[in-house]
Amino acid sequence: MENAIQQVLLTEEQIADKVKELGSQISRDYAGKNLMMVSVLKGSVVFMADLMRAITVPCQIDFMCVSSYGSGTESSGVVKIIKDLDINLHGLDLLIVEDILDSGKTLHYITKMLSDRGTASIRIATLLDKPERRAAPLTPDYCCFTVPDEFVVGYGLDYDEKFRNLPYIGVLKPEVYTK
Ligand SMILES: O=P(O)(O)OC[C@H]1O[C@H](OP(=O)(O)OP(=O)(O)O)[C@H](O)[C@@H]1O
Ligand SMILES: Nc1nc2[nH]cnc2c(=O)[nH]1
Ligand SMILES: [Mg+2]
Repeated sequence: MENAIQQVLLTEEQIADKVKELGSQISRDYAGKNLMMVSVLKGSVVFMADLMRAITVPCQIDFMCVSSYGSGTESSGVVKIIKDLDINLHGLDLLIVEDILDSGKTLHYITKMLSDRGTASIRIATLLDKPERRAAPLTPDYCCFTVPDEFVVGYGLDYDEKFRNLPYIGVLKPEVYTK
């Protein structure tokens, strides 16, 4: 275990099992549809890579890069679009892929923005849901795990751009935040 981690919340194996299960469910739900998976970078990159390989129906993928946390553990409330989607969304069934739904501000902003572009449908798939901190009215359509009100890292999630490469989800030791 990485030295900065206080507790492992979800192991690599637990995550892999759940992601496969979710891939099967999405494959059933999207049979015959125009599935377009949209990954919200950077946090969702690991989940996206695993989830898309667990999906067996035809799909397209695209990426947008958005940031609202910067180097802290609290949402700035300002959702910054660093890179928008490249593809015309008309008639597509969008599945927005996120690593975590926390205050909900990021996804609230994105879903509103994308629904103005002629999509056939929009759903949200998130690896983690932290419902205790919700500030925007949002519930995920697909979710792998509900997590407690702690700042979590790993499997794509960062603190100050670090720890994204951990294969599991963990909670940092308190002293790491003050360094
Ligand atoms: O529900 P919210 O409170 O809005 O938080 C969720 C968002 O926060 C993180 O992104 P972040 O801004 O840290 O960018 P990153 O993905 O590049 O780490 C995470 O990847 C989500 O996109
Ligand atoms: N790394 C990380 N990013 C977040 N963005 C919103 N909530 C979280 C969290 O708990 N951890
Ligand atoms: Mg972040």
